[in-house]
Amino acid sequence: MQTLNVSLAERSYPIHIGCSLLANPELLLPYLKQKKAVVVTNSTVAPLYLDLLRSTLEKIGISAIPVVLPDGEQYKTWETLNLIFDALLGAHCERSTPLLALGGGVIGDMGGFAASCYQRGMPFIQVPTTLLSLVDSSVGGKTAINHPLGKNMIGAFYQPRLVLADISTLDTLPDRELKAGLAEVIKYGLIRDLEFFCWLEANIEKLLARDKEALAYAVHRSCTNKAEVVAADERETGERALLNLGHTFGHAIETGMGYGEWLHGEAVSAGTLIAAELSCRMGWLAAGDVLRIESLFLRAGLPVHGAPLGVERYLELMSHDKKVEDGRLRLVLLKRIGEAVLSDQAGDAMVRQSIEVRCTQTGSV
Ligand SMILES: NC(=O)c1ccc[n+]([C@@H]2O[C@H](COP(=O)([O-])OP(=O)(O)OC[C@H]3O[C@@H](n4cnc5c(N)ncnc54)[C@H](O)[C@@H]3O)[C@@H](O)[C@H]2O)c1
Ligand SMILES: O=C(O)C(=O)C[C@@H](O)[C@H](O)[C@H](O)COP(=O)(O)O
Ligand SMILES: [Zn+2]
Repeated sequence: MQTLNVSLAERSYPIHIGCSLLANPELLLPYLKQKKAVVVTNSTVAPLYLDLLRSTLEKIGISAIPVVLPDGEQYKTWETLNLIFDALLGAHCERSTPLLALGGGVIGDMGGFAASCYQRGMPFIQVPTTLLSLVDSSVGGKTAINHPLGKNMIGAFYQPRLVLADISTLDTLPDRELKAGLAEVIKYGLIRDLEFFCWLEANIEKLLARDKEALAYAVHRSCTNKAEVVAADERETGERALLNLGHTFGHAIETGMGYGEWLHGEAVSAGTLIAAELSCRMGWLAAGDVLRIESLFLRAGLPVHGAPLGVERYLELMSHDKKVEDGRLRLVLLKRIGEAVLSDQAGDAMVRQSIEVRCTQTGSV
């Protein structure tokens, strides 16, 4: 097992990365002071890992209160959030009762948001079980639900006390979900870690083949990058916005197509290629590097063309992006592979052209 630290003064916390961590009560013991703990999960993950986590908790004298939600991005809503609050109240949970989120990013984002609100904040632990949640969503404290007009529009920054990143859970993850997680892994290479991007070019097939050593390395390196960015800019007043590479376009695809149609990682993949296209038109990224990026996403089995929503619809959806400031769209673009910038300098025409070029061919998943 390896441990990283997210350094945030009194809100600092460890990320434990390794195999079979869900079976290890010692890792949870320091964070659980009560006789009960809530485990928020979903109907797919519960049959796979709830009993294991429950018996680990029992070994340290803690009884689990399971809250099993319906599975899917389309359930990342107020209604589902209320199911969590109903369960917390029904079980007489207190402000100090810990809440564990066992699942992918949807469960982590909703569980974290519920923990941030219930009695104005209860202790929260992330137990990610998808590649995407291991490398990205479990770290950094962004929690949210979706709105019909935009992704993650209602939420809070709320840091977990612990991230238990058990790589063994990836054994049961469907291939499509594994590939989607790779989009966020590649993102770190693109925005700030050229050496990691090169490593991914050399090792992407190992990751697809679920080589444990390669997966552990990719999770560790991704979390190192994310922890550094979050420690420097917890609330996204600057550098953290770079973690949004491809997301302004990607979120438009997810919302425009209907939540759950495109997986988040798939939409981020296509969105990253639109951002790369635009970065090239800005005179920053070399045309050869756009092809190099496209080639890696293709090898990862990810889409490199967006959904054909039409430029106007993209722009309308993108106007709700959280990086919009004083009505002005700000986009994460690439100066080169390994260096991203947040810019409001892309002209309307170039943005339109980049969407058109990347979203008129058959962008489908
Ligand atoms: N908070 C953040 O910083 C952040 C970062 C990135 C993404 N996100 C959010 O995360 C969500 C995407 O997360 P995701 O890709 O993990 O999707 P997800 O949570 O929907 O999980 C993907 C699917 O895999 C299933 N699953 C989970 N673990 C499994 C396992 N071990 N074995 C078999 N099946 C398993 C789930 O039930 C689901 O069907 C999006 O809502 C996105 O907005 C948040
Ligand atoms: O942690 C961050 O910061 C990120 O931007 C990570 C993204 O991968 C993630 O999808 C995030 O939820 C998007 O943030 P949002 O603020 O655009 O909703
Ligand atoms: Zn993301």
